Amino acid sequence: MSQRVSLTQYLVEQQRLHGHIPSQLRLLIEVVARACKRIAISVNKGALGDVLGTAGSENVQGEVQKKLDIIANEVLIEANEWGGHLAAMASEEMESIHLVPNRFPQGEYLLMFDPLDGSSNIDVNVSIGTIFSVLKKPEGSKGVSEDDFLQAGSAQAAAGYCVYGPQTTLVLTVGDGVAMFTLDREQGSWVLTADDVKIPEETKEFAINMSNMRHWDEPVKRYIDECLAGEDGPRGKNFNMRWIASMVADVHRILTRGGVFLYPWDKREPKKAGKLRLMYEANPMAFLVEQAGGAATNARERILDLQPTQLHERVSVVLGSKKEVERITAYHLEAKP
Ligand SMILES: O=P(O)(O)OC[C@H]1O[C@](O)(COP(=O)(O)O)[C@@H](O)[C@@H]1O
Ligand SMILES: [Mg+2]
Ligand SMILES: [Mg+2]
Repeated sequence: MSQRVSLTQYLVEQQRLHGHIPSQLRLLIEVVARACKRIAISVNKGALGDVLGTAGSENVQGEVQKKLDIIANEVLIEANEWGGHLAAMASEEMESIHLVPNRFPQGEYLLMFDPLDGSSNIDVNVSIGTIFSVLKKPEGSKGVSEDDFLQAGSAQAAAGYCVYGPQTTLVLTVGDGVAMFTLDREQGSWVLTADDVKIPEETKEFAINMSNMRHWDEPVKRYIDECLAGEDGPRGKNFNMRWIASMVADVHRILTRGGVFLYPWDKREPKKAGKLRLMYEANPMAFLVEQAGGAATNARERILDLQPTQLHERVSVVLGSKKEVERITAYHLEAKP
């Protein structure tokens, strides 16, 4: 049997041999990974742990919070507060940033997370996940403010997600490709199960919520119509469709076997740039997808180049196999240069 490489061994190698990450970042990632293990335990308990259903509250975006949204948020905060590597955290579930209290050691990183992605799938036992993104606190900034978080995705020091599915898998980039780790429940450890993950450039599979079709912008309709036309259409091949409604699970499929994912702007709420959140969903996923050789845009510009203006900013998302993302982006640019 080939030698098993643990998350710690992988990170130490990134730090020591390749000089990619400082030790603070390595330890921070290990704390996040430990928190994900705890969240996985709650997720797996389901009805037995009384973690299903709604919590009777709303988050800052006016969305109904599920019990697991709150549990996952608390686990991540508690685990990271005393880790010593962070200055502050921001979460999809919290209105403003959470400073690491003075009684704990202060670090130089900022952590952002979507504690539980795919909330609508919790109660129906379909894959859900945790998404995270790490930034460095800007040099010379005294204290921490919300502005310190407003950095383009290209500044991310690390990003990843954990998918709670048939297997619990942690997917990570520190800017040197993408690695996947599967949780060995008996040993309680993360084991490297895929390294240097690559998304095929072309695909025959798309992911979009088709029920929104009547609200789509013309270029999105054009792209999907061409896919649906199959062999007889301009693409000359048949496409398959998947929509899990957990971004984590849809992106995991794309990292595993290719495909393209769209959650575009649509006419339902024209003033809203999109449904997904730039800081907690789009940026970390865009970083992972690019590191795996794919592409990610807001249908016009590279997501990682976007300058955020607010913490809970929404964005249109097109990501996955490079050639498909380029095609969809070109359709948008042709329609409205
Ligand atoms: O229900 P819809 O409109 O298809 O939206 C599904 C999308 O919403 C999300 O669930 C949003 O994430 P949250 O569950 O963290 O709010 C994505 O994971 C998913 O891609
Ligand atoms: Mg989400
Ligand atoms: Mg969420």
